[in-house]
Amino acid sequence: MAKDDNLPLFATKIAKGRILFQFYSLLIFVGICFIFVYRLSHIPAKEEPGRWAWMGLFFSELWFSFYWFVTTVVRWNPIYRNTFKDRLSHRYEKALPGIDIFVCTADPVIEPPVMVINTVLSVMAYDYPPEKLNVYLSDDGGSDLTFYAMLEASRFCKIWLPFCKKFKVEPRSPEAYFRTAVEPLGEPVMAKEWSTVKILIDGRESEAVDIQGQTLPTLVYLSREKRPQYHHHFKAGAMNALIRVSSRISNSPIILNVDCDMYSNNSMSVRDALCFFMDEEKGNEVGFIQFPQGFENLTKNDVYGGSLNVLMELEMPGFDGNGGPCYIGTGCFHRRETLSGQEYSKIYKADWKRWSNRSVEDSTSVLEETCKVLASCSYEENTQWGKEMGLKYDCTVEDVLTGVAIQCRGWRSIYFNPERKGFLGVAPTTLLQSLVQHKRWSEGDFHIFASRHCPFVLGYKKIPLKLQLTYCMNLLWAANCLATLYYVIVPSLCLLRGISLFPEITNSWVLAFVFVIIVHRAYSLGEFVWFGGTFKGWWNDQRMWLYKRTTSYFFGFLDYILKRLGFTNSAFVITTKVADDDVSQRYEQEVMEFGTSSPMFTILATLALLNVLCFVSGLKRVIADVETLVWEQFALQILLCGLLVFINLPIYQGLFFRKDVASLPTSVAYQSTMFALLACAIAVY
Ligand SMILES: O=c1ccn([C@@H]2O[C@H](COP(=O)(O)OP(=O)(O)O[C@H]3O[C@H](CO)[C@@H](O)[C@H](O)[C@H]3O)[C@@H](O)[C@H]2O)c(=O)[nH]1
Ligand SMILES: [Mn+2]
Repeated sequence: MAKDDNLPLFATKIAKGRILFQFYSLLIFVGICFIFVYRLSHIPAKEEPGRWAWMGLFFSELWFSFYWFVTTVVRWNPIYRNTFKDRLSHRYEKALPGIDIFVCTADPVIEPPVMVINTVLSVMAYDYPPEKLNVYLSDDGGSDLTFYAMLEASRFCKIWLPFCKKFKVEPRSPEAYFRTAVEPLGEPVMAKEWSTVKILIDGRESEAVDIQGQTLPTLVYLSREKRPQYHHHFKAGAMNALIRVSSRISNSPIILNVDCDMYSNNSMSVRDALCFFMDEEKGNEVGFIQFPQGFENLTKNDVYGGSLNVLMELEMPGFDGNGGPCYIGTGCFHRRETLSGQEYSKIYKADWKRWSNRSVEDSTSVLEETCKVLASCSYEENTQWGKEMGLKYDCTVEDVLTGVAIQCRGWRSIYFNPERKGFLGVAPTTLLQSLVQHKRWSEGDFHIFASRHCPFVLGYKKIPLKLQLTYCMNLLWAANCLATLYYVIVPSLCLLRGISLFPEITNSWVLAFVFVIIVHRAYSLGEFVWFGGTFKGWWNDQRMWLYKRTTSYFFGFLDYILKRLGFTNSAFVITTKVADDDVSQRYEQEVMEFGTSSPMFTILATLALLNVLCFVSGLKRVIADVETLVWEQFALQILLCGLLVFINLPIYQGLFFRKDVASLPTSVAYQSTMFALLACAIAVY
């Protein structure tokens, strides 16, 4: 026993095959240098046409190269973790700390109560001493339905938890059961006066036991007060109310936070997380442990690129290797002090024993009463909540922002990606949902970059430079829109007009371009397939890459600017988590879902039409002048334009060939045709 006591609770491995990656990076770097030498040495003279177009292209390429550099920094040093849970239970089984688990929900229609209680039940069923588990549901929708469902869950868990433990079932979300359960009958139980805090199961009471007489986890329903004159700050506001209420009821030193659709898929996750927090040597500096976001509703070729596989399997480990992953809002274990705003200091040492004893002796009803005050809408007036305490406000990615602040206060974060995924959620099932979600993310991320919370500013001398650069990958998503829009519009219009922007196909400079494009894309394909994707999935991902950059990021960028100028207020558009049967069916069949008119679709359709027009006219020009070898001049531009046409095939189908309800509406077709023709007309005069 004595020998085992000195062994660490977790191990860190460095990824293999780094030398190959470094070689690839070197190749691309050299290729990029050649491209710039070409660009700078071949600038069209003042009187030549296309001088400005050329410069723009040069700046776009400069941007892409910078962004490539950032993604290379992210990938430079990925690390992987594993835990030794047997050592943990061997040493600490009797002294395990309490855990408070926060589940957030906001809308009973797009986040059905069935899904919410599945998540709640799955986290109640963790393989952990139940008297140390406390589950809180924050219901921003204040919905009777959700409340009923929670009441039902508080009864059902008495059968469910012993069942899970006896048969060691995984995952522990009883979806199938609740699909068939009937809605509660009778008069509404939920009177308005206890609409704020309700302790459904108090783990301290002797009657709170399951059918086998085992203690149950504490279960609390919270619907914080909301009034129009007070901003409720979306999820960040809900989380902060939960932090306060839980501090009164259970005050556990560790907080797990999950979205209502992210059920626990692995009953060991709490123990995994504790291996990091309780490690004798490195544990004290750990502020939070981020698990990946996994999704249960993905299709084989993932039309909307929702799997985030490369991000979760490679880029987040890269984040970890560069100094610690960002906080991504769900599937994350925090230290209570860290989340509440405390700075890390070298002498800090967690006192698990102190925490593991319950200090609250008040009766349930007294607790509920006092907690209502903590969840009232005016409680935060003139306090540091949302600024230096709790999750930060006024940003649509409160999670990333809060994570940056925590790291800058000296805490380390850890990324842990176990073989059996810790959490599974729901990825968007329509194109528009996916684009809107990315708009929220890119806008919030860019907001962080442009604020005083920018990792280069706030993190100056506090977090490593490579971590600051790593953050740029996400924080600069929105900024990608400009270079991308330029690259998909201008070379095509120049083709139409007869201005050549790339070297002739017989010129050896062309090799630099071809080399960089082919090697770069081949690498990305290799990466995608290595992490479990299909070739078609990669192609879909490339399409989504383009669509996000030309719409989500563009609108995210615009909205950020409009907000700065004081014209709009950004809101948190909640991602829908259920779909109608026919929508689901199309999703299963990987048929792209349009169906409504949206400015985003108008942009996508305009770009697609513009490119097809330019492509056709480019081909015509080449065929008309076969003898004069014009095609040599325009080969690369035609190729680029042709690729864009090819990747946009689903748009042409949606515009002209599909007749189902999910095709692109006629209004979008008219608008986009007009815009595309107009752009072409302006280009040729
Ligand atoms: O006023 C609100 C709005 C949202 N939520 C909850 O916040 C969670 C995330 O919302 P969702 O619409 O599912 O957004 P996603 O884009 O899927 O969420 C990702 O991105 C968000 C930041 O943009 C993070 O907060 C999330 O944790 C992260 O999973 C859900 O549980 C919601 O119920 C609230 O509690 N109150
Ligand atoms: Mn979600």
